[in-house]
Amino acid sequence: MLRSRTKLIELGKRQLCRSMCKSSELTLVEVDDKTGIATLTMNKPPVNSCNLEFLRALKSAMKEIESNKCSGIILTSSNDKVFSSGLDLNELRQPNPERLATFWKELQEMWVTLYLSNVPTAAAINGHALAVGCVMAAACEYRVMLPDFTIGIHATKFGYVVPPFIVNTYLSVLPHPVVERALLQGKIFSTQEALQINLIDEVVNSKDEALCKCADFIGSFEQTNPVARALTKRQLRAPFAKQLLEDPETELRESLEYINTPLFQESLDQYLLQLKKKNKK
Ligand SMILES: CCCCC/C=C\C/C=C\C=C\CC(=O)SCCNC(=O)CCNC(=O)[C@H](O)C(C)(C)COP(=O)(O)OP(=O)(O)OC[C@H]1O[C@@H](n2cnc3c(N)ncnc32)[C@H](O)[C@@H]1OP(=O)(O)O
Repeated sequence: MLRSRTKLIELGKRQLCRSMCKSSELTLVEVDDKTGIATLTMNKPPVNSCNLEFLRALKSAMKEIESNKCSGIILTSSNDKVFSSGLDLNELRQPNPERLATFWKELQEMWVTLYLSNVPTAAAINGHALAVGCVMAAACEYRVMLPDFTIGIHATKFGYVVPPFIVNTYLSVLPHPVVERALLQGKIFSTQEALQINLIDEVVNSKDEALCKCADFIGSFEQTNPVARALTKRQLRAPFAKQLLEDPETELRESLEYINTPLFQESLDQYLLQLKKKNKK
C-alpha cells in the first residue's frame, strides 16, 4: 500500500516537472526537467500510420532529442487504442515513383536513427502495434505494454515479403526459431502471448504506469558512462544494421521493385478494401 502510494507521488512529481521541448503536429516531445528523459508521443490521427511526413517528423524528433543531450527516449502514442498501425498503406498503392523512393529512404533512416540511437530507448506500448508499429517498438531497448492489445508483423498474411531490416529487428529481440515461425505465420500476438515469448518485457495496467516503468528502465543506466554505453550498444546492434548502413540502395531498389509488382499491388488493393469494409459494417 505504502509502496504504491510512494509510486503515485513519484509519478505526480514526474508529471509536474515535465516541460515541453519541441512539437510538430505529428509528434509531441516533452522533456522531464529532472531526469532529462524525453517522451516522444506519436500523434498522427487516426492510427499513427507512417506516411512520408510522419516518418520525417519522427526521425527529426529523435535527432533533436539526441542533440539536446536528453538521457533517453520513451516512445508512445496519443491514441489510447493504437500505438501505431505501421506503414501508411496509401503510400504504397499505385505510388508516384519519386515519392515512393523518398518515402522508403525515410523509413530506412527513421529505423537506423531509432535502432542505433545513442541514448536508451523504451516503448510504452499503449495500443495495437502492427507491422512497422511493432518494428518501432522492437527497435527500442525495452518494451512495456497494456493488456488486451495486439503486436506483431503480419506481412506474409497479405502478400508482403518482409524486408531484411525488419527481419533483423525481430532477430535482435527474439530467438531465430521464434522469429521464423512468427514471420512465416504472419503471427499477431496478444499482450499476454507477447510477454510469454519476451517480445515485450512487462505488462502494466495504465499508460502512466507504462511511462513510469520506461523511465525506471532509462534511469537504470544512470551509473553508466553514456559514451561507453552508446558505443557498446552500437557494437552489439551494428551486425543487424550492417546491410542497411553499408548498402541502403540495394534494399531500396529491391523494395521498390517488389512494391511495384502487380502481385503486391493486387494484394494491397484487396487488403485496403477489407480495412474499409470493416468500418462500413
Ligand atoms: C526482398 C525484397 C523485400 C521487399 C519488401 C518490400 C515491401 C514490403 C512491403 C510492405 C511492408 C509493410 C509493413 C507495414 O507496416 S504495412 C502496414 C500494415 N498495417 C496494418 O495492416 C494495420 C491495419 N490496421 C488495422 O488493423 C486497424 O486499423 C487497427 C487495429 C490498427 C486500428 O483499428 P481501429 O478500429 O481503431 O481503426 P480503423 O477503423 O481500422 O482505422 C481507422 C482508419 O485508418 C485506416 N488505416 C488503418 N491502418 C492503416 C494503414 N496502415 N494504412 C493506411 N490506412 C490505415 C483505416 O482504413 C480507417 O480508414 P477509414 O475507414 O476511416 O477511411
